[in-house]
Order: sequence, then C-alpha cells, then structure tokens
Amino acid sequence: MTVRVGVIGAGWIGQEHIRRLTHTVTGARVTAVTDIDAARAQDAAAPVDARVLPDGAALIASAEVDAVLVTSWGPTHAEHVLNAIAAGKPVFCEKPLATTAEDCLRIVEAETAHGRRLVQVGFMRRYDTGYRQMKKVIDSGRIGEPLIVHCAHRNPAVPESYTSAMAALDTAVHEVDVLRWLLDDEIVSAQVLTPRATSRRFAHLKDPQIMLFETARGVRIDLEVFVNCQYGYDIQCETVGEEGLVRLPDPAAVGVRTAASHSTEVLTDWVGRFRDAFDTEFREWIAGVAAGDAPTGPSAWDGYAATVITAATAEALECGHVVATDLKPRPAFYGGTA
Ligand SMILES: NC(=O)c1ccc[n+]([C@@H]2O[C@H](COP(=O)([O-])OP(=O)(O)OC[C@H]3O[C@@H](n4cnc5c(N)ncnc54)[C@H](O)[C@@H]3O)[C@@H](O)[C@H]2O)c1
Ligand SMILES: O[C@H]1[C@H](O)[C@@H](O)[C@H](O)[C@@H](O)[C@H]1O
Repeated sequence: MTVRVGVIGAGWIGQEHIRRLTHTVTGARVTAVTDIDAARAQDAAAPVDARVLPDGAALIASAEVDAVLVTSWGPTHAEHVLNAIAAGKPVFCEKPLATTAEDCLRIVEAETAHGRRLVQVGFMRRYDTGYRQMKKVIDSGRIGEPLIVHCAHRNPAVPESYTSAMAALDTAVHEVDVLRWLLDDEIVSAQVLTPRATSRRFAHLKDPQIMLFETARGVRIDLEVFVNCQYGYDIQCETVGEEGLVRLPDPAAVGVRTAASHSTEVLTDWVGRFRDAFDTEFREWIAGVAAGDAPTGPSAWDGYAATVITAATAEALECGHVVATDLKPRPAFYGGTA
C-alpha cells in the first residue's frame, strides 16, 4: 500500500520532508499540500504532482489523504492535530506538539477518547544512530546506573527574531525529549545560569545559557545552549554512570593531515547533522501507517512533557530560581500508572 500524505506548511522543514517522502522513503506519496502562503504551497506541490488545497481542514478531510504531516508554525499545530484525530487519521506533527500545556492536554484527551494512538511528534534524535547506540548501552547496564549527563547544543548563529526563551522552547526541547527517552526518567525541575554573554549576538539575547535539570531518580543534567557559537552545528552528550560512561559519537568525517595539523570537518546545520535520523524517523512512521499499526515514536504525552518542561525552563531563565516542572501523572494509555 502507498501511504498518501497531506502536508500542512510548506516552509523550510515542510519542503525537506516533502523531498524525503518523495525520494528517500519508499511506500509514501505526497498527494496534497497547503500553506497560508499559496504561492509557496504551489511551488512545493508542483514538483511532486500534489494537489494544493485551501487550508488544513480541507486537506485533512480529503479522500486523497491517508495520513497528515504538520510542519506549519508551532502555534497552529494543535488545531491541525485535533482535526486529524477527529478524522481518525494518523498525524505526524513537527515539534512542538502545541505551544501551551492546555492545548497539549486537549490533544492527549482527544487521542485517549479515540482509543488508539494516532499522533507522533517529530523528535528525530530518537532515530539518530549514535543516540540509539547510547540507549542500548545504558539499557544494558554496562555503565551502571546513570548519575550525571553533560550536554551541549550549539548552533553557529541565529536570526534577530530568535529570543532568549527560544533557547529552551525551540532548541533545548530536543535534549529534553531525548534525555527523557535515554534515561527512561522524568525531568522534575529546571534552572538556568547565564554566563558572560558572547559579543557575537543580537543585544536582546542571553547567549550562551547553562540549563540544569534534575530527574525523578536524582540524575543531574547540565546542558550548554550556545546558539551563536560561530564555528559549526555541534551536538554533544555524555552520560556518566556508576561503572563507566557513554558518549555520543561525532558524525563520521575524514581526518585530514596536512601542514603539520590534523583536522576533521564540523557540520554547520541541523539538516546535515540529523539527515539520516529524519530519514529513519519517516521510514519507520510510513511503514507503521502502511501496516495499520499505532505509532511507536514520540507520543502526544511526550509532546506534552516537552512543552511543560521547556516552559518551566524559560520561566527559570526569567526568575533565576529552580522551577518545578509539575507534570501531571502519565496516563495508563501512554504507559503510565495514573
Ligand atoms: N525537528 C527539527 O529539528 C525541526 C527543525 C526545524 C523546524 N522544526 C519545526 O517545524 C515547524 C516549521 O518550521 P520551519 O522552520 O519549516 O518554519 P517556516 O516558517 O520555514 O515554515 C512554516 C510554514 O508554515 C506555513 N503556515 C503557518 N501556519 C499555517 C497554517 N495554519 N496552515 C498552513 N500553513 C501554515 C507558513 O506560511 C510557512 O510556509 C516549527 O514548528 C519548527 O519548530 C523542527
Ligand atoms: O528549530 C531548530 C531545530 O530544532 C534545530 O535542531 C535546533 O538546533 C535549533 O536550535 C532550532 O532553532
């Protein structure tokens, strides 16, 4: 069966995923595209022979759409995801699931009432080979109980529209998700320290930031978010356990020795760094939809947790104190005990 996908939002990542679904993933075809910018929708739809539909509601209702991909702006996600659940169609939503805890909970309630998982959230790091290897090592017990995690998330530069709160909401959100999954633990509090600011930033921005998280089992996480680091796109993660440590590998790159130096290239953006992870994420999602299986990737509950934890982190930046995340108990529908 070919899964016919409708795409809502044909911007940067929407276009990336349209290309991916068309040229990389087998068993999928993009049949419909919509964007509030009609010209952009047309430009994205034409090369893949997809139909342009007037809005998200029309796309979700279309008989030519089996599954929905939401890649519009964050504040619009909840409406599209809720419409897809009402239509009983599988929906893949790029992060964030929604921008408020209330909207995330509306999605959780709607999916629970539907009685079967339909929603997957686009946290692609869970599909990265290095993170998957780290998880295997942690789960095997080889490094003993995890105690501390050291992370860095560095972007070369960000535009003027990027705000200090986005360091948590837009950037650290990836670590928040992948660490909850890696450690199989919940983040219970957040704190943010602001070192001396880099001169290579727009004046309104607090950059870099050091985020400190604590999990329910007492693991401490430090995360440097530095979005004007200049030198490249660099993701680091090291988990220290009672009997050893495991470190995320850097992407494979040839070593060059010349003129009395040894160097390897550092990537410059997330598109290249996580290309393989995005490919695997979409291959697995499409295979599941084609087989009629419920999604196994990041759930609406994970989307809710990420939104709540990153909001608490942004609040911690503002107030300078430790902020409790105060997550609701995980419902049984999502593997919890509540
Ligand atoms: N997983 C990742 O690493 C990753 C990377 C980049 C972006 N994202 C997420 O993907 C989403 C899109 O980001 P982007 O960088 O592509 O943004 P973008 O601004 O390039 O594209 C968004 C597009 O959505 C359209 N749009 C907005 N509201 C709409 C609506 N209601 N209906 C139809 N179209 C609508 C806009 O016109 C625009 O073309 C964001 O939520 C972002 O956080 C995820
Ligand atoms: O939306 C992007 C994307 O999620 C990247 O993976 C992250 O490194 C950036 O900081 C963020 O702005």
